[in-house]
Amino acid sequence: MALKSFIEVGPDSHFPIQNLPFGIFKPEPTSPPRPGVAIGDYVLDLSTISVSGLFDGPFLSGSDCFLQPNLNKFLALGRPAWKEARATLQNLLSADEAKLRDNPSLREKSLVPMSKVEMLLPIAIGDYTDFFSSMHHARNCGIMFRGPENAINPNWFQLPIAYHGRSSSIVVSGTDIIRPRGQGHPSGNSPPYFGPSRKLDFELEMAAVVGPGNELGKPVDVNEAGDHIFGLVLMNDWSARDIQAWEYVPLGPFLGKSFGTTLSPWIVTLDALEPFACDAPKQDPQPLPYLAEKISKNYDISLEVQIKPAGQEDSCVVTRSNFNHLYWTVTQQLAHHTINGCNLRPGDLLGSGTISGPEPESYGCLLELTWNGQKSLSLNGTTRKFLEDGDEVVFSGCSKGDGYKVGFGTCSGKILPSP
Ligand SMILES: O=C(O)/C=C/C(=O)CC(=O)CC(=O)O
Ligand SMILES: [Ca+2]
Ligand SMILES: [Mg+2]
Repeated sequence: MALKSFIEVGPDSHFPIQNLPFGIFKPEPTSPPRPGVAIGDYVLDLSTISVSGLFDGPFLSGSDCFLQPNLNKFLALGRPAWKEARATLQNLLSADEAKLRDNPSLREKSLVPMSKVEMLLPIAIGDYTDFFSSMHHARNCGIMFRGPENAINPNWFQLPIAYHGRSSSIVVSGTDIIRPRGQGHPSGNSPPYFGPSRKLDFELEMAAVVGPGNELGKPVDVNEAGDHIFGLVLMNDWSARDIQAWEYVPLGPFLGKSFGTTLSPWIVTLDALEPFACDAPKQDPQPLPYLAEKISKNYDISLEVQIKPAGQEDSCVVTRSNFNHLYWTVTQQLAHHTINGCNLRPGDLLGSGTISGPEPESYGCLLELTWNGQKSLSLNGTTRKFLEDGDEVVFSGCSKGDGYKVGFGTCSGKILPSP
């Protein structure tokens, strides 16, 4: 018999009892932020469950990790504590368990309708790194920025390329994004362009949330890297292509990226995603031994991007992709990140890179979908080359099980004009 909750959850919900993603929410605008898990159309308040003494396993009883305004303390406890929390919550929410089901006052205190809550960033993010792990994206960007002869540099096949991103401008889904101003390529002998970006884009990504982390000077073995990843979120790495193309030589992305990055509020755990694990693509050439994994895993997560122009009722799907298109795995990314001794800390974020598939309908950003503005995309009667003011970009993602889904909800943001 499939696991079932006493809370009614429809087959299309992203949040059945098989998922139980973690987030941070406020039940009322004035209440302090606290951890919760999503179950159907409700959020279960973990601070209430914790105060009621229901986390009674060896790792969590007596811990104040669910009385915090972010999940960092819980993340630092590591996989045994994460598994214990998941088992405790799956039991508490299951149809056969009376403790919460038959306690109306505890239910009233701990289950809040999702429509009423405000979601916040689930973690305090110390450091954020963005990888470049889709071969299709790397090739397409290479052709556009550097020409077809050297589309993908030989180093790309030997190591997961990345740059250090900016954590201060990471925001939760629903936060507006202000169109950045900056410099673009000069035309002819004139000075560089300066003004609002004319090539504002989204990048369809997911990001891994780091758990315990490692001590400075002590790299994480690639075969143990899975124990350092709590879960995944959806991520939009908003990108100003004109600023990026002019500034990135020779040090890489800077102001074309650092004006905003949006995360979905719910962290779906690797434990919930385990049924959707699949083989990662075969890597050729073979990676060096420190990147060679005994088991090389991806996850089958369908991803979709919609754009809703200002004043329109309906949004329009602009691309469909899948997390399983990535060439480098999250565990290889984490092992590579630490191989020089660099320490990762609880709540650090590792962006996957833009998740483009092989087909043009699966490209993960407008740069690729419109081939740097050479083509237009049609959206219910209007067209786009890059994003316009008022456009709302909505990502969604989920894995499909037998009669249920394990999903991420949405990750959205609306473009406001430059001041
Ligand atoms: O090819 C380039 O020069 C850069 C492409 C990117 O936009 C970098 C990036 O953010 C990584 C990614 O999303 O895959
Ligand atoms: Ca990116
Ligand atoms: Mg960004």
